[in-house]
Formats: sequence, C-alpha cells, structure tokens
Amino acid sequence: METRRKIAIIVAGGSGTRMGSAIPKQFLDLAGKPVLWHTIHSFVRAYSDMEIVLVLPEAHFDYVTPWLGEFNTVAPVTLVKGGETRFHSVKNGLQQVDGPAVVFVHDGVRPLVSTSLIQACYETALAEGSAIPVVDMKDSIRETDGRGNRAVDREKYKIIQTPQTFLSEWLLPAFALPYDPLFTDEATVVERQGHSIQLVPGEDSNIKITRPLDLTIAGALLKDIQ
Ligand SMILES: Nc1ccn([C@@H]2O[C@H](COP(=O)(O)OP(=O)(O)OP(=O)(O)O)[C@@H](O)[C@H]2O)c(=O)n1
Ligand SMILES: C[C@](O)(CO)[C@H](O)COP(=O)(O)O
Repeated sequence: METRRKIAIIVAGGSGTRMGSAIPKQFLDLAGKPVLWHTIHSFVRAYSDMEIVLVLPEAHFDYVTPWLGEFNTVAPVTLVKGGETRFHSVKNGLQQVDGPAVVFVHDGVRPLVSTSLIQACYETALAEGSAIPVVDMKDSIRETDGRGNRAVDREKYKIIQTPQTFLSEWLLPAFALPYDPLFTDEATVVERQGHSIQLVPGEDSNIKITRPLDLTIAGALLKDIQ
C-alpha cells in the first residue's frame, strides 16, 4: 500500500475578534494547556511521522516558545508567519511543502480532533485526492436576502470541519489562484481549480473555538474524552 509524507499545516494566524479575549483564543488556557497545544498534540499522536507547519501571527511567536520544544522531540515543527486572511495564512504555510505529501490543513482552534478522524482523512485523501470532514445540521435553516427569508431543505446542506486534507499536487497549484473572499476554506479553493471534493464523516466534538461559550464546551468535552 502507498504511504506518503504527512504534513499538517495548523493555521493559528488569526486575532480572535469574536472571542474578544486579551490574547488570541489559540493561546487561551484549556484544561491547563494552551488551546494550540492540544491541537498540535492531536496531530503528533495520530502518526509517528507527522510533520507540523505552525502558522502564527508574527507578533505572537514568543507565546509558543515555553512549550513548543516538547513537540520538536517527536515531530519536526516549522514556524511560519500568518497572513491577512486564513487563505493567505494557508498559502504561507504551503511554502514549506515540497514533493509528494498528504497535506492536512487544520484550524489551530479545533483542539478536539480525534486520531481516528485524522487517519480517516489521510486514507481518503490518499485514495481520492481530497477528504473534507462534515457533520449534519441539527437546526432548521432559512435563506435570507434583502427582500425576506424562506425555508430550505437542511438535508441538502452539511457543516464543514477541518482537517481539510489533500494530495499536495492538488493543493499547491490551487493556492496559486487569485484570492476570492469566498475562499473561507481549502475545499472551496481546490474545487475552483476543478477537482472533486470527497466528504468524510466528521465529529460533533470537533468544535471550532470561536466565541467564549465554545471554550467552556471544549473544556467539558475534554473531561469527557479523557
Ligand atoms: N488571517 C488568519 C485568520 C485566521 N486564521 C486561523 O484560522 C482558524 C479559523 O479562523 P477563525 O476561527 O475565524 O479565527 P480568527 O480569525 O482568529 O477569529 P475571528 O474571525 O473571530 O477574528 C483559526 O485557527 C485562526 O487562527 C489564520 O491562520 N490566519
Ligand atoms: C475552515 C472552517 O473551519 C470550516 O468550517 C471555517 O470555514 C473557518 O471559518 P472562519 O470564519 O475563518 O472561522
């Protein structure tokens, strides 16, 4: 069976405006460690040959110095500075990717991703070119515009998660496309390049810490998992 280099680009270059905390949310405490520590740990434990590219705001490189060394002993970690948007941060991270690899792009603020989901994404991307985790919608949804709103069939929609995982020969050329504000995730960029997107079952616990309540929920979920 074919195996490939595994490179996780963990994007943590944002400022966390919706969280409203004094420091960006990726550095906040979650069960005694920074949120970002948990995220990196999830990838390092999934495969012994994982390589990490960590994208951070340049002004916050010092925030990881006290603890990043512990990962360097088990996986090579390369620090890269973030960009203006998530798209630009991923693009900066991709400069570290050369040669054939399976590349995971993961939000630094999704610390609860499981080993089994990372491995399922790797296997599917290796076979199909891409793997995007999704979960079902639990609430009813409505489409709105300037004129009003209308019910839509939620069975037609999925909630998109990370790690968004690709063969490097799909992902690298796609990120040469000019930036479009619709590029809120990597699947959108790769699809624009003409590739098909393979969905895999995600996890309800793989939450993105966006607002203060999410940090409380992540703390409770972490206790449950451990
Ligand atoms: N220029 C950016 C913007 C976002 N991200 C990262 O992309 C992930 C998902 O983005 P989001 O939750 O929106 O984080 P922020 O941009 O920090 O939050 P906000 O939109 O509330 O400011 C986060 O890990 C964030 O650090 C990034 O690497 N570079
Ligand atoms: C990539 C993502 O997490 C998939 O749900 C999401 O699109 C990130 O959006 P954000 O506005 O940058 O948090």
